[in-house]
Amino acid sequence: MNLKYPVLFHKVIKGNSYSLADNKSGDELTRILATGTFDILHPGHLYYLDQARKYGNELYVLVARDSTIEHKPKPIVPEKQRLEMVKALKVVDHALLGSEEDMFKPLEEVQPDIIVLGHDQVFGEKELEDKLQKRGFKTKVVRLGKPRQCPLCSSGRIIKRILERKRTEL
Ligand SMILES: Cc1cc2nc3c(=O)[nH]c(=O)nc-3n(C[C@H](O)[C@H](O)[C@H](O)COP(=O)(O)O)c2cc1C
Ligand SMILES: Nc1ncnc2c1ncn2[C@@H]1O[C@H](COP(=O)(O)OP(=O)(O)OP(=O)(O)O)[C@@H](O)[C@H]1O
Repeated sequence: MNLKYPVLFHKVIKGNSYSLADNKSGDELTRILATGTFDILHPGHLYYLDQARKYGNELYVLVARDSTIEHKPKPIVPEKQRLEMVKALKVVDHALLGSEEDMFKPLEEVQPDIIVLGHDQVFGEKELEDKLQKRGFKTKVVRLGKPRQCPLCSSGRIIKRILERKRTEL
């Protein structure tokens, strides 16, 4: 068991009081799942994972497959390398690649208590929670608020900056 980060025992989520004590007895692990592409790592990713970790005491991170990313340009970094980098982060206890066919399949192995969505992730909390329930999971879904602001706290912006720099060098 990795207890590098303290458990946040009481968290207010969008006006609702949500206590881990409602969920678990004192010494049990609360397993958190965070997800994303994590193309080119930056402090916004660290902030997201740190915030997600505070909802429990064991953080799983699911890394999106190259083939499933369709809502934005395909990542520059291949999936195995993205996974290797996420796994190496201190805040992460376990990291895994997602499924190419069924986004709920990896959850059978992970069995998360809480899924923490980032501020801009495309899924709706309620819709996701309902789908999870239909698939037999009792997982709660929470969404984080404000993002970490910094000029290059976005993989897309890093790539844009590189392209601009290279263009001016030509
Ligand atoms: C509960 C959940 C399960 C997911 N499972 C998978 C999966 O099995 N395979 C996959 O490629 N992406 C999966 N995703 C999607 C990605 O990990 C990621 O959240 C999505 O591509 C949006 O990425 P972004 O926030 O990095 O833009 C899942 C997302 C959620 C919320
Ligand atoms: N600046 C940030 N602050 C807080 N969370 C962030 C920030 N950037 C990304 N995240 C979160 O990290 C997770 C993975 O994000 P993702 O891999 O899409 O990175 P990204 O930098 O937002 O990518 P892109 O720029 O291509 O949209 C998501 O849950 C996302 O909300």
